Amino acid sequence: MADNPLTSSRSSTTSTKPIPSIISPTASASASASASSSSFGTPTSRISKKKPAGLDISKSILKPTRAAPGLPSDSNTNGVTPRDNGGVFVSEADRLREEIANLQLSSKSTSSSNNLSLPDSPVNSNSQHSDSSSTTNTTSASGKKKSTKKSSSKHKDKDGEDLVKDEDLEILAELGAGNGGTVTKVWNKKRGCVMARKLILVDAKPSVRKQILRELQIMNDCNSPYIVGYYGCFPVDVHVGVVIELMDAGSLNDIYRQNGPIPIEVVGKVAEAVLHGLMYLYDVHRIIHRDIKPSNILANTNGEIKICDFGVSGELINSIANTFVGTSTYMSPERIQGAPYTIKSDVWSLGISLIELALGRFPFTDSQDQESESEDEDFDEDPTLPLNTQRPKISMSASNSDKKEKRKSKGVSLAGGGHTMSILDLLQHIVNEPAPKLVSRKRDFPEEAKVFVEDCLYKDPGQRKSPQDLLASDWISNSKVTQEDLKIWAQSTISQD
Ligand SMILES: Nc1ncnc2c1ncn2[C@@H]1O[C@H](COP(=O)(O)OP(=O)(O)OP(=O)(O)O)[C@@H](O)[C@H]1O
Repeated sequence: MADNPLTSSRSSTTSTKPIPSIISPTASASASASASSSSFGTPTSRISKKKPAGLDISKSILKPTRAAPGLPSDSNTNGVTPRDNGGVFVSEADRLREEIANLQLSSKSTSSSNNLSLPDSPVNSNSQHSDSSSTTNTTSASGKKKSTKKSSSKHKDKDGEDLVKDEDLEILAELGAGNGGTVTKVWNKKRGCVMARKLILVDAKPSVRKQILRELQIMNDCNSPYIVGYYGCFPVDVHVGVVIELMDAGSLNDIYRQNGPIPIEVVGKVAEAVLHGLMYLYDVHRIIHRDIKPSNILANTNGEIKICDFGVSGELINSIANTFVGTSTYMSPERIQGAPYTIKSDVWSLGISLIELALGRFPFTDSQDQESESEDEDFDEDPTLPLNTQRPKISMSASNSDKKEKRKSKGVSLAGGGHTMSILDLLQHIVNEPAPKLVSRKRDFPEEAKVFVEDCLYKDPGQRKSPQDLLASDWISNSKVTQEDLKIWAQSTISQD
């Protein structure tokens, strides 16, 4: 009987390599042992999406409790822990407030960036396609946008007032939840526009706090039409409230789960935007994203596609075991094995994400877990799986809303139904088996797209293409998709019900 490549830990043609020194035995053991359904708050807006239990492994396995790792156990009921500061007791909240105040001061003094304009509408004027922001952009040889310096802080308006203050924000709806915290859509009463606010629980460990603050600083300094705009941050108890540009079409993860596979021409534009974003982060800030995945690629109804979460959650990846588990599914083979991380690892994650968007399912899906969804014609089986593991075709009609519900439950299932793939199986699979390809039983993809994805997914990072080379590829340079096309597509993804 043929091995199911998803559950087999070795193939007949490849040798099993040792798996990661970076997985702590505790994390992996708990990962296998405590898999359970995820639970998020019920969405309250059109772009609030519940993630399925399966795909986002971290949610189902090791959802963090309110107590942050490293928080001393003597935290009082407010989550405020008194600390001895040379004889004076300082609460965690006060310490955080002070650190954020310092951060904002330094952002004012370095003012490296550019002014990030407040949106007149939900769409940030710092556009991918029309440089109407107050920033002067120039294009470098690599195609990235560089900005000239502006004298004022982008956290302040022309009267020197903070652009965002907690008290000015009115919560409208929950947009989603991740490992780091929850994201809500907010109305800025003072500025008269909508924004997104992410609440991040701050770790009490000084090293992690320092890292978070450093990354907030980087977010502050970023100015690229391919990076979600940042408006400011403030302390909220032991959280940091980070206010960012609202991307009103939501994440690409949300979009495909609600609407089915993303048209391959649009996927090409996604690839282009992500590559520009990665190059900007690397060329200008010397940082690597480290967490490229569909939920970190956002779209707006102006047809813009931007990346987010390169900072805070990225830095936490290696310091929090549960976050590591959640992110690991997009990890490159070399990273899983603990080898040095380069921008080519982000390219791998992009390749996996592109297949996911084009097929409407995570490439490493165990399709045996999806029999209940077999009537859904839009989604793809994994053609690399043996036929007897494919879910049976059952002809039955389902209403659109039924279909949408079913789509939400797609993904790698680590628990339930007797057909499970542990995180270790998945990591073994990524390391030992051939990389997935952009192939489908149901649709033909252009050869250029297939080659592009293959170039992203060479298991040897030396062979894998760089972002520059990928941007010069035929698939990207021959694209006929216009800004207007992307706008129409993005608007069509927002359900009218
Ligand atoms: N700027 C934004 N505009 C609109 N929706 C957003 C924005 N930022 C985040 N979201 C939504 O909130 C969800 C949660 O985001 P968050 O960054 O906290 O976690 P995540 O990326 O989904 O998961 P993880 O914590 O594993 O990285 C996203 O999946 C997306 O649906």
